[in-house]
Amino acid sequence: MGSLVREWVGFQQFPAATQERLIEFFTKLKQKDMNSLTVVVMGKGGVGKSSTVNSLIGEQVVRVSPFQAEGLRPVMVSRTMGGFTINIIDTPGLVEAGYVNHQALELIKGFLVNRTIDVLLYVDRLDVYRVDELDRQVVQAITQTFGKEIWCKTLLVLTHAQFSPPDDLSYETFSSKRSDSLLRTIRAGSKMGKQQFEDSAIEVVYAENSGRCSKNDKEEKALPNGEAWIPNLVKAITDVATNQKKAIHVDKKMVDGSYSDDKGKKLIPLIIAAQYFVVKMIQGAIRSDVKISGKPL
Ligand SMILES: Nc1nc2c(ncn2[C@@H]2O[C@H](COP(=O)(O)OP(=O)(O)OP(=O)(O)O)[C@@H](O)[C@H]2O)c(=O)[nH]1
Ligand SMILES: [Mg+2]
Repeated sequence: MGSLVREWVGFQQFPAATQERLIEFFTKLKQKDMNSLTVVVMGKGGVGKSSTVNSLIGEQVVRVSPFQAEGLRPVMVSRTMGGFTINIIDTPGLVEAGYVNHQALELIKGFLVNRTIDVLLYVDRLDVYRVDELDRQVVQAITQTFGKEIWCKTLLVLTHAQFSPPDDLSYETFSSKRSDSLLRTIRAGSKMGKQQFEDSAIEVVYAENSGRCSKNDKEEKALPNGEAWIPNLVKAITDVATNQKKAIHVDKKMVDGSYSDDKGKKLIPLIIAAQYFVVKMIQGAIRSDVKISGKPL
């Protein structure tokens, strides 16, 4: 399951301005004794997960397809440069054909066991108007598998960021409405309390993976506001990796039973004890009833 760590050839393909900023972020990580980083990419099918991995690595490392992918397994891509290693794990879509793909989640869990997730990129599309019950269910499935804490290590990545909203909406209004509704869904699906959710402060970052993405004056792929999105995304990844919250270590226990089930299991002895006392009380009541009814009137 391991993946070969290769020299990061794609890095040289980035424009000089992007390279400079990425080196700055990786130096910051190394100063904090983080010589490697593991980023996991999850989300529904076809939202642009694999394309985002290719954009970040600067090479065509994982397969991108406009059509539904069948039975794909997670793939880890590792690249090293100047003593720093980045591992990016691309995963199969968690929603396909209108259902949460639990089989995909099982494969992801198995793949991640004994690994530590420094950052989760939860990917969706910017150019979609609604969130629905399935969005909530997919967040719930991730929470049940990896625990609520995963959301403190998450960035919400919105692809197709060069999209033009309908006439009556500005880009800023549309993107903030879209990100707000997705963040609300994450809060609902993860069952985080208001405070806990605010503490997790999930940042939203935009990505445009299309080859037709426009460029700024430094030749970097840019968002409609002119900002280079790849350095923005790497900066956000660095911030999440170094925030105060612990990285998510996926252990066997997490894989064997979902988080919520595990918490339920801890209650079993208490439930049995409570049942024992209730039965004893009922037995006692019956005995005293029998005694009373046995007495002559
Ligand atoms: N215009 C545009 N197209 C994109 C973008 N990201 C992905 N696409 C296209 O959307 C389609 C699906 O992209 P993928 O990267 O394969 O999506 P995925 O989430 O990995 O899909 P699965 O692995 O099947 O779940 C492909 O045709 C991509 O070219 C984007 O930011 N902008
Ligand atoms: Mg993919």
